[in-house]
Order: sequence, then structure tokens, then C-alpha cells
Amino acid sequence: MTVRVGILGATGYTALELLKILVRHPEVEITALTTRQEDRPHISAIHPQFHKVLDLRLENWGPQEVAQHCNCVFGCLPHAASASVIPEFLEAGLKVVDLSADYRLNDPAVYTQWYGGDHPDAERMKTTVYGLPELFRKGIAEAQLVANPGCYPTGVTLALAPLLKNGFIRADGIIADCKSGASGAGRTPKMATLYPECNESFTAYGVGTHRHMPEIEQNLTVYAGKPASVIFTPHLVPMDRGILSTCYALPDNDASEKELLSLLEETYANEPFVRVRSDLPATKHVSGTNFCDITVRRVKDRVLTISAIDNLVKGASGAAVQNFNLMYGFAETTALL
Ligand SMILES: NC(=O)C1=CN([C@@H]2O[C@H](COP(=O)(O)OP(=O)(O)OC[C@H]3O[C@@H](n4cnc5c(N)ncnc54)[C@H](OP(=O)(O)O)[C@@H]3O)[C@@H](O)[C@H]2O)C=CC1
Ligand SMILES: CC(=O)N[C@@H](CCC(=O)OP(=O)(O)O)C(=O)O
Repeated sequence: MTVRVGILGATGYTALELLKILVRHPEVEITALTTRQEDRPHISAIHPQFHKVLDLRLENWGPQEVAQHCNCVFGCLPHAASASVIPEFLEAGLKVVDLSADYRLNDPAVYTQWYGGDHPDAERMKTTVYGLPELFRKGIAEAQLVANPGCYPTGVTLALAPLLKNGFIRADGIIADCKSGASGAGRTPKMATLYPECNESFTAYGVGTHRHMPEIEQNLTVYAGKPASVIFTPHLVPMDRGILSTCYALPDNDASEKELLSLLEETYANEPFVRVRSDLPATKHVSGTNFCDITVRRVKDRVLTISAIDNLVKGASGAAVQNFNLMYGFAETTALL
């Protein structure tokens, strides 16, 4: 079965990473790439990586034109822009993997608090499946719309959720200290990620105000069944890609470091994309891959987790293809290993 696939916002970084994966996917034909540009640029003019690989032009198409060419779309648009078009694709019968944050939270009041304004599609957001297969696989296969997780929440949630669910850490007092490469901010120019601003510099941002804080709390609360409270602080690191997350939690039992590690190993024993390690993860070890590497340590009166992902792969486009594979009944690892 060949799925005709479209990518919305094809000039950006997550789209570039999706294309790299999808051109190798045996069950995919890429049939639509969209941009707001009017001049129908060839894909190789936007992403020169695809010279002699993909012969397709980007189109300034609306949902109806895209729907005529596709069975499935990946939404690589900014927040809000995504929710303004996704309902039309769903009504036209397409499947959608949305990489934006628009359908990740399931409480419209929390959305309003963190994103401002009312959600334009509030009823749908309440029930949209959150696409982190390792913890919420049930439901993805049957879903028409999957909300792909945020990059920071992916690394933090995979590390902490099993420890919380199994009573190894407390739900209060969790700290997530995370560092991201600049591609996390997208290709659309922003002051903070201009080369002279971020090169040879290292800064925190969004302290106490970042929208991934409620997403992390929602994930932990839903998975563990305990209301979790997390202080999340992101940092911008002068590297292209990768996220390293160091989390600090209060223990809820007397488990040794070995027992903590064993729990994570057992939880993820059959997961192709989570590697529980006794040594320390690094962004270089996962760069360009769909892996999340995790370790856990017991230091004084705290449990520490350290996890590494590539923000553009397991934190975005790799996870999106993992979800796509589940939605279409393909082997979950297709085009990803
Ligand atoms: N970068 C990352 O690591 C991650 C990103 N995400 C999310 O994925 C989505 C895409 O991110 P990314 O690829 O990095 O972003 P980019 O800034 O690289 O690309 C965004 C794309 O959206 C299009 N676009 C921008 N503004 C609008 C608008 N108002 N209406 C319609 N189209 C618009 C642009 O296309 P054009 O200008 O050609 O029209 C561009 O191709 C975002 O929601 C982001 O938050 C999620 C996880 C990780
Ligand atoms: C370095 C950097 O700027 N990172 C982005 C994370 C983007 C992302 O993954 O998430 P969303 O899809 O929720 O936007 C940020 O902090 O906004």
C-alpha cells in the first residue's frame, strides 16, 4: 500500500528532516509540499539536499488542493496556524500528524493560560491522541489525528514517567533542566538564534513561562495517575541540534541506583527507540537518529535522570514517522532504523 503524503510548511527544519526520512520510506509517495511563497519553488531550491533525489515543486495550496493529492499530511506549521487548517483535512477524510503544539494539551483552560486566547478547535483537542508511542501507544493506530509531542517533553517524559508511575520518585518538587540546540527554534529567523547572538553563549530562557511545562506535567500526570508538579527551565546551547535533559526528583522509596536503572530497563526492554544506559548520554550519541538515551543516578537525597534526543528526529520528525507507521499498520521502525 502506498500512502500519498503531504507536508505543510515544507520550507522549515522539521519538514527537511521529515523529507530525509520519507524519501527512504518504502510505503510513501510524497505528493504535496506547501509554502506561503507564490512562485512554486523546486524542493532543491529550498532544501538543496534533494537535488536529484526528489523532483517536486512547493505549492501555495490550501487544504482542499492538498487533500486532492494526499491521503495523509504532516503539519509542520507554527502553533495556531496549524489548528486553523487541520479541521479541514480531517473533514476531508485525511489522516494528520501535527507537529505543532495545537492539539497536545487536553484541557482548553490550560491551553488558554499558556498559549493565550481560546483554542479554535477546543472540542477536538480534548480527545486528541498524544503521540508518544512508548507510553501512550494505545489509540495511535486508530487515530485520524495524532498530536506529535514537543521536543523537550519527549526527553523529560520518557525519563521520569516510569519512575513516577512505579513509586520511585515523588510527584512534587521535580526539576527539569534542559538544553537545546538552536534548530529547536525553527528556520524562521528569530533574534535569539542569529549566529552572533547565540554563538559562544549559553542562556536560559522562558524561565517559569515556557509552554512545555504544562505539557510535561500533563504527560506525567496522565501516565502515572498522580498530579505532577515540575519546574522546567530550557536553555539555548550554541550547537545545531540535540537536547540534553537533566531532571532532579525526590525519591519516594529506598531504591538503589541499580534498582532504578533496572526499572527503566524493564520498562523499555521492547522499545526500539529508547536505550537505557548505565553510562552518561550525550547529544552526539543520538544525533540524526530516533533514539532517546536515558540513564538514572542516585545522588545524595535526589534521583537524577539524564536523557538525550535529537530535537528534530525523536523530538519531532522521527517521532512523527513512528506515529505514521503505527497509524498505517507499518512496522514501527520503517525508515527509522
Ligand atoms: N524545530 C524543532 O526542533 C521542533 C519543532 N516543532 C514544531 O514543529 C512545527 C514546525 O517547526 P519548524 O519546522 O522547526 O519551524 P520552521 O520555522 O523551520 O518552519 C515553519 C514552516 O511553517 C511555515 N509558516 C510559518 N508561519 C506560517 C503561517 N503563519 N502560516 C502558514 N505557514 C507558516 C513556513 O513556511 P513558509 O514561510 O515557506 O510559508 C515554514 O516552512 C512548529 O509548530 C514547531 O513548534 C516541534 C518539535 C521540535
Ligand atoms: C531552542 C528552542 O527555541 N526550542 C523551542 C522548542 C520547539 C519545540 O519543540 O516545541 P514546540 O513544537 O512546542 O514549539 C522553544 O523553546 O520554543
